[in-house]
Amino acid sequence: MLDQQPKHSLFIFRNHLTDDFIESLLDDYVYNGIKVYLFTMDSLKEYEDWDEWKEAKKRKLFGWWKVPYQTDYQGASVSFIDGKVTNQQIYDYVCHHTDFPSKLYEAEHSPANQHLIISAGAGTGKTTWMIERFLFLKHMGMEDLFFHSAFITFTHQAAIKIRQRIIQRFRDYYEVTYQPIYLKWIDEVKHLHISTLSAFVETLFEKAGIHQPIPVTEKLRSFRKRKKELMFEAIREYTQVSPEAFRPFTKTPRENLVELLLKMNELLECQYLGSLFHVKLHFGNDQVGFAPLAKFVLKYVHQHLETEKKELKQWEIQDVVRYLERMVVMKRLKKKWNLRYLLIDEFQDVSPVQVDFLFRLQLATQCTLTITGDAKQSMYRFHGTEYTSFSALKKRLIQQGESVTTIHFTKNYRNTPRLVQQLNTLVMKWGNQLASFPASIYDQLQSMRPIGNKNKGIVFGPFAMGYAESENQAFRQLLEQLRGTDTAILVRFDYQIQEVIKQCEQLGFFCERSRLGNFYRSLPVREMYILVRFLLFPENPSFAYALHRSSYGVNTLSNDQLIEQFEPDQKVILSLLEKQPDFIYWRQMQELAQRKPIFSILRMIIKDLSPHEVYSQRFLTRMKTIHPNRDIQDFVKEARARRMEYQMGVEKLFYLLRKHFSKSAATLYGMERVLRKYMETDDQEMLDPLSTEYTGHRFHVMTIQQAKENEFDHVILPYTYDPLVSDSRTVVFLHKENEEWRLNYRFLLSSLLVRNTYFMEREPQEMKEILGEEARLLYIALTRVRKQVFVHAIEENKRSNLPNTWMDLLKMGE
Ligand SMILES: Nc1ncnc2c1ncn2[C@@H]1O[C@H](COP(=O)(O)OP(=O)(O)OP(=O)(O)O)[C@@H](O)[C@H]1O
Repeated sequence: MLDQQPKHSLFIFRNHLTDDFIESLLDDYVYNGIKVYLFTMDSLKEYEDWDEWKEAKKRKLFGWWKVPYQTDYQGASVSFIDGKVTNQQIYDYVCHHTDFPSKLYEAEHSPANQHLIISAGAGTGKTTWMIERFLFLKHMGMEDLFFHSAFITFTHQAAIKIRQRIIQRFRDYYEVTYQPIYLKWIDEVKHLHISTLSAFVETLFEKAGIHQPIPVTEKLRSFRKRKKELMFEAIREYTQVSPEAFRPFTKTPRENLVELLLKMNELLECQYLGSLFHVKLHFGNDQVGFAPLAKFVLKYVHQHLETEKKELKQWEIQDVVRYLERMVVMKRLKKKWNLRYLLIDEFQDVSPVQVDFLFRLQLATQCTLTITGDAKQSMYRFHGTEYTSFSALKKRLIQQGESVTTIHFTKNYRNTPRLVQQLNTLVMKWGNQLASFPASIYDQLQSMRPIGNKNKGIVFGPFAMGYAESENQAFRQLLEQLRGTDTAILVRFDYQIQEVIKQCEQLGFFCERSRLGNFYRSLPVREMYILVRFLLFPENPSFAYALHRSSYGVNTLSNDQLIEQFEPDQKVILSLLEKQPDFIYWRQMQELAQRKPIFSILRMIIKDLSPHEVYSQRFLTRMKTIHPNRDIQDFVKEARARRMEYQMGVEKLFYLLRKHFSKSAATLYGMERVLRKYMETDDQEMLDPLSTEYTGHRFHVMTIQQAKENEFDHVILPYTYDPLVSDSRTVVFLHKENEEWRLNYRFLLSSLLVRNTYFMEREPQEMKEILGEEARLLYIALTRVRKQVFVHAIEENKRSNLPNTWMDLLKMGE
């Protein structure tokens, strides 16, 4: 039908449609994996209901638009192959008169070797577009694209999602075309590097390494625990070498000092400044002499760590970056990995040193960069991120003679028209009034979602817990109204997650929280630990009582009974436990544990006692007692979910323990030690989430950072009155002055506000930065929602002049 066969897409304008034409569109193109965009002035009614059309549209391989009649184009018939627009007039006409996403189309079909920066607001389809762009490159014939490309995003979870989405797209193609090539591509996706920037750096290191065959995982460490230990050690030494200087801190818990110093150290590490700090880093002065203490400790940690790393032949990620940045290494890397495409999502969260690294990498490998992000969503300032990362990279590429195209998408596919309208007003005001909220005319978005009158965008109301009874009631009603829908409660700080979960449960509603890294602190692990300790120390009354109260025990004794009969030698606990119905069973188990393999004993106990059942039943009974008048439907669902989670937790723990003891004998003693160690230190392991069949009744609860890669039908923001700028918040940041770094800090020491000289100089500027940062976080929260966002608001009499709460920021939109 056409002189040249498209490889990826066909944009076709036809005045008059015939059945033959339509069939050939499907047979010749869509069923061969070509995306077709059809525009016509003819009627589409008789085709739109065809199942084949609907299916191809659902799989994003076919789209059609009715264009208003225009005499000039009556006999016109044009086709644009793989994005090459050969009739600008008709192209402009159809784009103007339809909702065709022309910007996305043009960007997707840009020349394969063009560096692209897509800088656009939330919900404009950047991540979705990046995947389509990748499909374009693949269809255009880069056979080994998977081996020569890397996708970078900000979190491990986001990387997993991108891989799933690419596979899903190939699956879509396969479902429409039945061509085996898509199955082959699905299989090949495993070769595509998709990861966070740190994991990408590790891979580069492995590829460029001269130190092989040592696996990179054994060479790279975070030394997190070791740094903490070294800090305690350094403080101890400081108290001896400078006891006078330490005097102001003698009453401060060492843990607090270490926490603050770890924060400072992390900042330096984010700038990869570790090895340079004694040359270029200044600490200023303060009224209590914290500066010399900080300098001493950080230097001590750094020096000791350097020596230890050399001895152990181990590296930290920042050492690797410095190593890789050397041109000679980069060149060797290029020989080992011909990296041709580097695609980076969420670029606003890339720090200046990382920008520098990526620039050098591009220079050495000559790879083509595709970058997407939104400066208004930059949220890791405490990691040294600047919202200026786009312009910094672009400037350096241009200076190097590279050509870079920047594109702004302005159509929003996520939020309702009402919400987009409200956001446009807020963004404009924040852009005008807050120095570090980067907004431009491209941030005035247009919602592509249908106008519905039910969905109101931002809704203000007394939706919060634990305040006045009227608020509790409004909050309860809201939860009741949103029960079973896709709703997230978003908070600013980690500790607020626990608060929300607790308060929702008091009202009889349940939450699904992010599971990242909390496996070893979950109930099945804690209770297994209690069981192991009990078996190991049979005569210890505290362990016996803890077991009795756990899901393994009969829980017939109460704390009150214990207090009543309390005696200091604790023997009374054992004698009370002896009278409980499961006493003989536990004696037998303790005795067996001395003789039999520990895994088989634990398995036997679980089989005998079904702790998951016990836990779930006790939970249900408690809920029914606390809320006697409530419909128990949700309680039953929650009990079922908890039973499943408990069971999965036990199975996972068995798997991990078996893995741990695969090369050594498992003893009770060894198991107690291993469990204790992991419970104290592991913050990586997570329990796999349950399917929505189990958790559909739960509300999601998470911080805004955790919510970044998600979207929900509804969002609740219960904390909107916390002061953004307050003395109780520790502030630590770095800034550069004449090529030298300065550490700025402010924190509360007992009731004394400690500020160093640099901080005082920059305080006004810093307060503006904080406001900008908070507005950016709030922007992310508001844009995670498809329909409505419920914001805690109360009647206020007086308003402050300067914005200092999220509510103040929100009121700027009125
Ligand atoms: N061309 C499109 N047509 C219809 N819906 C789209 C299109 N592109 C994206 N979407 C939908 O819009 C929503 C937002 O898309 P996406 O997450 O890619 O946006 P984003 O710009 O990366 O968002 P953010 O910056 O907030 O992370 C998703 O639900 C996605 O499925």
